[in-house]
Amino acid sequence: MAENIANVAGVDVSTDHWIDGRRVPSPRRFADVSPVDGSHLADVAAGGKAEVGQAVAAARKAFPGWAALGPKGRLPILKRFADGLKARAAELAAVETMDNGSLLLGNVHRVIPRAAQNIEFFADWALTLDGHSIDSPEVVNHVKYDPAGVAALITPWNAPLMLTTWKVGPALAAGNTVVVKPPEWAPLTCSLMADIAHAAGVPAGVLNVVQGIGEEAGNALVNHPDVDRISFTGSTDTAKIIGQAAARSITPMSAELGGKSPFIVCADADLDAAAQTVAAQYMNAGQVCLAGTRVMVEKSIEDGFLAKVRDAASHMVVGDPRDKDTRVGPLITKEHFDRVAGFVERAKADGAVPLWGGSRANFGDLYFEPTLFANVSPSLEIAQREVFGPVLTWQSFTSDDEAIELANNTRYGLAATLFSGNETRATKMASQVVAGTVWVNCFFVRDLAAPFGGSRDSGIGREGGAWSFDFYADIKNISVRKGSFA
Ligand SMILES: NC(=O)C1=CN([C@@H]2O[C@H](COP(=O)(O)OP(=O)(O)OC[C@H]3O[C@@H](n4cnc5c(N)ncnc54)[C@H](O)[C@@H]3O)[C@@H](O)[C@H]2O)C=CC1
Ligand SMILES: O=C(O)/C=C/C=C(\O)C(=O)O
Repeated sequence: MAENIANVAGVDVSTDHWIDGRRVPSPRRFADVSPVDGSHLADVAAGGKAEVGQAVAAARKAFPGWAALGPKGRLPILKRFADGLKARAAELAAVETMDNGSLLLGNVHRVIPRAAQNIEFFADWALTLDGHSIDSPEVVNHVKYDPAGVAALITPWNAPLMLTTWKVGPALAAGNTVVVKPPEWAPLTCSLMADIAHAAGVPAGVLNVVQGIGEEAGNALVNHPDVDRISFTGSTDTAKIIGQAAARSITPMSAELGGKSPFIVCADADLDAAAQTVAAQYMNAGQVCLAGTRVMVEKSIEDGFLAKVRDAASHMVVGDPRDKDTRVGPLITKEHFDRVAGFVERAKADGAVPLWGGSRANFGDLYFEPTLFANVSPSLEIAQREVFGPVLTWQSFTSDDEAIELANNTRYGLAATLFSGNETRATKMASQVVAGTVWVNCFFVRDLAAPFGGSRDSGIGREGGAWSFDFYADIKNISVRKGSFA
């Protein structure tokens, strides 16, 4: 059967699955529509139990060979994979923007390059895994990182290629084979990723991509009995469902989930930098898990700082994400737009007051105005639940204890941002905030060696550097009695 191809932003993209080194169609398809202009991009294969079964079987068959290569044998293949991502970065960026509405400039300069970095960084790191030993009086403990087997990787639509390679990189570098289930609202760059991996020499069955709807393809994947790891990035509600499947089979699961992160601004901060960074939370229409959506400002500077934020936010141009001046693109779908608008309407009904925004933007059906709510009491829904849109709340504090209490007053714990000019104060506050990452006088600076993940409802476990390998490997201790060999 002929491969199904869509042309998106001038790039040919297969809309079939990638299983065991070849394209596999499904008779059932789902429509992929661009949030940028509502255009129909593709009819994508809707996989289910059968395709997941084929992909897991292929991954299982390929596992011994891939594992046996060892980190050194895998390195050149993974480097070529990263090089392929770099070589096709412009195409990947253009397709990602059409598929999920994220800013083209951001994709070109930051997000797509990060995908290549995700592959090469972990390929290099894997060389350092074995060789660590712990000396004790009777024995020497040799620590080994054995590949775990088949990893199921499930990712969301807001940065599909970057978030998928964040899992594919360490999983493959550790010697596992993988089955990827891309997000149905933006499935295309993961399909290109499969072509690029294949061209780089990643053997058949090592990297498989099953397209489909979460409740069907994703559900079949996490319930498959021959999966050894589940790594999920997405919403907390979905993680609860996947967690039940993982618990039934005692499959280790890593989860990077939603957030409602605090953005604390102290009076002693560089207020211009802080204001610019608050406004940056509107980028990609706030569809960023790490966004600091709860702005908390020290009371003594509240009025002056609000004026600075207002000025900075006025430069957050809403428009076509392909335009270099745009800072706020569309929301991903009508369903998601309605969800965001629902939060905003309920916030107004709850007595929160929009200082700006609060409505559909005058650009297109899926575009929402950058919005800031004041008069927000901490228990309101708008202060508690993740909106995943360009909607911030404004609160003030008079003491550091009050700031920390406000900051920690949600079920989430993904990230926090803190601006202060006083190192002692910032260090103390950073240590008191419940969050997987605290950025001090900066935002979204990522080092792939650092732990990344969320506390509370924002996740299970950490990935990044050694933490990724702690998850994707079966760590073994070979304990050898001293003097027992001649
Ligand atoms: N902590 C982090 O690193 C990040 C977290 N996110 C979070 O992701 C969410 C937005 O992404 P969405 O795609 O809307 O999340 P989602 O949870 O609806 O979907 C994520 C993925 O799970 C799949 N899925 C859905 N139901 C499933 C099921 N029953 N079994 C298996 N798979 C299933 C979907 O098809 C998709 O591929 C937000 O909450 C956001 O904060 C997004 C980016 C990064
Ligand atoms: O840097 C990461 O690993 C995760 C980043 C998350 C996003 O880019 C996002 O949610 O947009």
